Amino acid sequence: MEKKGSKSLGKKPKPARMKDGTDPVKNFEKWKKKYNKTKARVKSERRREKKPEWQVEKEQIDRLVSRYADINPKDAVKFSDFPLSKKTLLGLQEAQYRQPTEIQRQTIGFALRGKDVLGAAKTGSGKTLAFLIPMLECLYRHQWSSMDGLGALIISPTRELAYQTFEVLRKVGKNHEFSAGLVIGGKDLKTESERIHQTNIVICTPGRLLQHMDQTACFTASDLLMLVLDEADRILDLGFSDTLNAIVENLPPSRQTLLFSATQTRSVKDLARLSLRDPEYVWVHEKARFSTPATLEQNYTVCELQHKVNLLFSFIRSHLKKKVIVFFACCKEVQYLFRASAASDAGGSRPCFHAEESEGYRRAWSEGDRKLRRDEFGVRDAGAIGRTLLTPRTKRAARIECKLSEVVLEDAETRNIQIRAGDGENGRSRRRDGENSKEVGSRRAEHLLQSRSEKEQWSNAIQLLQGQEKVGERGAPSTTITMSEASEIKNTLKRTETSSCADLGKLQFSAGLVIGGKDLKTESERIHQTNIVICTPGRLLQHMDQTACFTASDLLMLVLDEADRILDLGFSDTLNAIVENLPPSRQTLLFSATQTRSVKPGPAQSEGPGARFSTPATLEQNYTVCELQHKVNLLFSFIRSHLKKKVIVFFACCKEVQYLFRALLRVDLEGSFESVLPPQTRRSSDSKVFCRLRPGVPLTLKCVCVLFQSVLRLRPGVPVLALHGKQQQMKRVEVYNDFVRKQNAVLFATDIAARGLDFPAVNWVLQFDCPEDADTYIHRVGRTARYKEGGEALLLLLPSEEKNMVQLLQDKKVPINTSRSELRVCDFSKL
Ligand SMILES: Nc1ncnc2c1ncn2[C@@H]1O[C@H](COP(=O)(O)OP(=O)(O)OP(=O)(O)O)[C@@H](O)[C@H]1O
Repeated sequence: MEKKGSKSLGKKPKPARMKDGTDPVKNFEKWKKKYNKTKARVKSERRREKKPEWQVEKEQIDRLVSRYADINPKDAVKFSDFPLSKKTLLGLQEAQYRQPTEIQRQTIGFALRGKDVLGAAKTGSGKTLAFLIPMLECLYRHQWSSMDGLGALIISPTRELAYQTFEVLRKVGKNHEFSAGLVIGGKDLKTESERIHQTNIVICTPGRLLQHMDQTACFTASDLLMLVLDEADRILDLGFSDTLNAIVENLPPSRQTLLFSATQTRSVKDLARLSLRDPEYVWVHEKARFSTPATLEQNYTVCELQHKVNLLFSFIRSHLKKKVIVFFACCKEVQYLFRASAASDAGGSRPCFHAEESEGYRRAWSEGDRKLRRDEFGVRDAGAIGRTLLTPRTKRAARIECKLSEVVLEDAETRNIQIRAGDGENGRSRRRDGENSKEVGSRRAEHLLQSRSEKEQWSNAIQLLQGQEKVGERGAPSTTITMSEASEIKNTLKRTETSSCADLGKLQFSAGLVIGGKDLKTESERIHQTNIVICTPGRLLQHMDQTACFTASDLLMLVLDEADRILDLGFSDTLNAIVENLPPSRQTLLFSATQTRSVKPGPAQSEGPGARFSTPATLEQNYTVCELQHKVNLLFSFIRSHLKKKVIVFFACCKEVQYLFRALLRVDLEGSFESVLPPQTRRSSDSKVFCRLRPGVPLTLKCVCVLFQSVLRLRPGVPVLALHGKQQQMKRVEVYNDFVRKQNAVLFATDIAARGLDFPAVNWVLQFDCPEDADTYIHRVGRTARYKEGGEALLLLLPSEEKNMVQLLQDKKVPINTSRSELRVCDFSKL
């Protein structure tokens, strides 16, 4: 080498020559021409050789797939250590996900290789990405496009969780070209149907998916590549069982299935249902000492039922600067306590209205309250209450109905206080005459059927609403349903227009015609805001089945026009199904102009007071209710009968609550109150049971009073939100987003928020009611202490619940301690 180099050092370098021996410098123009020619030739050759994009992508995919076998979870420190597509990696990077969590590290490899996976990891450990990443890769690997239809299906137990997963997918998968859709109840079915067959990734709740499978002609899942069950054990449990079985029947067995949950199922039966093939079990924290995050501090405290509300409100007051989730057992509890705590200025100086109440309603009630406050409570109040709650017109309606009148004071959300007034004067006098109540009932009903004109039935309905000062605020659900044969509808409406339209206009009741042959979608959009629904049975049932936001649970009055025809066999099934959805407390009017004497008992209608005033049983009930009137003056008759209905009413706290509370204070709670309890309750020898919030949890009257007192004294000054299944979907999304955004807030929720929802920076989880099982407990407390954050949880137990629950939690490896009692409990009842 040296020799060569040393030789060349001394020599002059030869000038560069072209092939033909010419000097490029001297013949530059010629050289340049030739160079350009060659360059153009090479370029065109390359262009000819260039591969189509799909082929390049295919090669990339092949390269990635060839690396799948070498995936070693232990070596994967960053996401880029996995053989993932550039698009996914970019999405992860943009969403600030750099390092995989343990569950992601361990499952991504298996899932990429096409294995079925059962993944379990503690709450907040990142299971969502653990299935979203392989899912995106799976579709990418198959070069899936919108033409290919459904490729991946993610089933979530709640709409909120589906929504959240969808949002994560949007972030992480935004560089891919797949289409994704959120298919949950409460949205427009028709619009969904038009798009669902072009959607590659569907994130859904089980019910809605099945609805599409049944009803959307062009929707098919026959090419599905991947099925994901998020919160799998919840979806596999009995509540969803039939729906899931039906869904799985429509899916190809060749699909890949991923199941994720913090409390995973190991049931062979469950897995067989999903036809999992040789699944990989990934239990990230199986060997961990505890099944809940180590950063989560957990306590429980035992308290008596009547102290629970005090404790709750004390807790809220001492954590005003924190972000807290409070879990309750049922929607009703959430609704009630939410409204109770929303009465933040309930000390008596200001009306405590909920934000959603209409202005008209607020005005009406604050005026009513001023009037009441001027009076002393006592006998004189009876008149006041009578005037407020039972207007002369309503009284007339009550008399007309003879056996039962139902007077309902509505707050804006139409779920407040019901007063079951006793029968009218006629009923009482007849009873005094010693007549059998059954006879009275049937005779009165028959008389009613014979004598009422259709015009009167309308004015009845409107007067009832008017008497209750129920203003047709936006969003108020149906309060009256009039069912009629289709042929009668036009006439009925015409009558409404001529006889009662002015009333309707003045009172702002909204009325709607719900019959076949009209656009279901438009109807669906409005029906939940319609106060008076005039319908045919079939169409109504269709809405009950399909229109998510439509509920008749607050229905005041059901009118069957041409009752004999509707009750006959042709409509029997439909009517049975409809009646199942109506509250038993409604008032029912049957009218028949032509066949009054042949009105049949009709199909099975719901039991309970007021369900069917023409039947003897119902009449008996009403008499029992009326007995109250013999014992106390009108005021307390009303209040007591009102209190009897508090099972429903107690879950609200507006101006009416204050008003009733004052009345309640005058009642000897321990002593004479038994007389106002419903007869069934008294018979059950449990005289203190006032209502049941849920089976097994009695709410004693005393407790209810304490609760009211708490309501009146509470000034939490903290944003309180409520999330539960009875809310409209829009509201739920709003609450969800609100709570995500807020720095400090209290969310009252049912178990729809227990699973999967990823609220950032929650400090406390308080469980007002004992969870059903340890799994539920684990999911609930998992809303805090998420992904390396800290948090605290408090569980309230009844003495009878303590032993079992603590044992259950210990069996499930939950490190729960007795509270160190750092809570300062205020006794509101003594204030
Ligand atoms: N690799 C990651 N890097 C950083 N943050 C992550 C990562 N994976 C997940 N997270 C974050 O951790 C939080 C919890 O994630 P995720 O909701 O997927 O948990 P989960 O295991 O599904 O919880 P749950 O059992 O309650 O449903 C989210 O805020 C998410 O953004």
